[in-house]
Amino acid sequence: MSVEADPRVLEGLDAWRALPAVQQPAWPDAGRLAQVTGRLASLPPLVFAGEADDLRARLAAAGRGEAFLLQGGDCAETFAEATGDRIRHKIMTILQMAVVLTYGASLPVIKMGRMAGQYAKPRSADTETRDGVTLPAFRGDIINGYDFTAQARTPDPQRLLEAYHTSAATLNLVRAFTTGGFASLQRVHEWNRGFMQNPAYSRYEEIAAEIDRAIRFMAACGADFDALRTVDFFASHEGLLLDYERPLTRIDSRTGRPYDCSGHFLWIGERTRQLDGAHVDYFSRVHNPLGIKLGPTATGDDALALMDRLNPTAEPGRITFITRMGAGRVRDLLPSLVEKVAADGRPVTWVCDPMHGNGITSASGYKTRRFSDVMDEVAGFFEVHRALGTVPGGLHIELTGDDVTEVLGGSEEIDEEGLARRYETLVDPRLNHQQSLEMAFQVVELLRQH
Ligand SMILES: O=C[C@H](O)[C@H](O)COP(=O)(O)O
Ligand SMILES: C=C(OP(=O)(O)O)C(=O)O
Repeated sequence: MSVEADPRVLEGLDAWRALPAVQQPAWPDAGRLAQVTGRLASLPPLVFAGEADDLRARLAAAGRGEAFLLQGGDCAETFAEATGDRIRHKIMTILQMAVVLTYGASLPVIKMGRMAGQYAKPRSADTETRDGVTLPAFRGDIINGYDFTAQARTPDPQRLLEAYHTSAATLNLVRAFTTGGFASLQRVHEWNRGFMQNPAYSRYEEIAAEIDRAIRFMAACGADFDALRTVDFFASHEGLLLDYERPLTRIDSRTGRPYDCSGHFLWIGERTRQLDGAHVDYFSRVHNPLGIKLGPTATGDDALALMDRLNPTAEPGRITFITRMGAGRVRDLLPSLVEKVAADGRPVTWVCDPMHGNGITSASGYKTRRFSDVMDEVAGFFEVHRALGTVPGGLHIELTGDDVTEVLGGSEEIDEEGLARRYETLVDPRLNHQQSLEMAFQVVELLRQH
């Protein structure tokens, strides 16, 4: 029997429309938008509420130090790059990192993609000017096109449907890869052995050899590798574009509660976490586990007020605070924030995003980050939590499975000139496949130091 939603709950789902909603596009044709959102509301949900509940329980475990979250994927997914190869490479990268981290942390790793919906981007400026011509900024494939023409940059509601269908196709392949044998532990281990053949990574040989021995030990003990052929993989994106999130919100027939079924986990960005804003209101009304980005201006009181609004019943796993302070500031700014939340006592999961506080522009004009800064913020995050006796619960990374050159450094030493070789991101720079694996090995080193 299915449980009906309380009519007041349904009405509340549109309360955000009366509130300030930042970072939303100016749609030129309200009639067309209404047609598209009506169509979206009639399409099947992309995920099932029960999966979101399962994830919430796992995130609660990460908050207690009984699991570790690895959340990674593109800064901005694009329709053009939703190809079999690109998706496979990304999944491989996340699974390879997860095996290394599982060994290093001796904890189950929750695998989550910034995937199958990461199509909307908040921007610093509403417009972009080139050679005296000013057009709307690119806000992600779900809103407008990247080409610098008036036509491409005009927000087009049709893109919401394309985002839905591309997310569905991506999720379909992700589910196939992660349940069909492709992700088996032994296979992933073989890929990692391939990575270690590069002499640039000889520093990690000892850890790699230990993992190898552990797997051989498991085999000798008769471990059921068939049971390790499948992994659970969750989809997440920034809950930014409310005209997409609202029509994909569905009432869970088991409980009568609304879930945003565009992904398992949605996060509220640094630019949209205003307490009286549309995003906080909207996400307070759906029952998915939620992330909240906290940047350098966030105070302990801000964090507590966000918890009051978004998790009044103190449900474990509901709130993941994703801190992104910057390498130079994490050791100064994070302690007071964490202390205040810890003193409050309500459960939260702390995750480090070492990407968004470490952006720089290269002399040649590329938006980039230094691998060393990224790793330094991760180190600072672990140090702060260890010092306070709180739990570092995971990592949130912008990465790709391809061999791009967008972040400076790493053992392959991408330098300023090297950036031009394969700089493909449309917004922010991502770790490439090698840098991502290197990060996983370095995190194991950090875990050992603690
Ligand atoms: O991914 C994060 C933001 O969308 C991005 O950093 C904004 O970039 P901008 O400052 O170029 O607009
Ligand atoms: C925009 C993002 O981050 P933040 O909100 O932390 O700036 C992001 O993760 O894509």
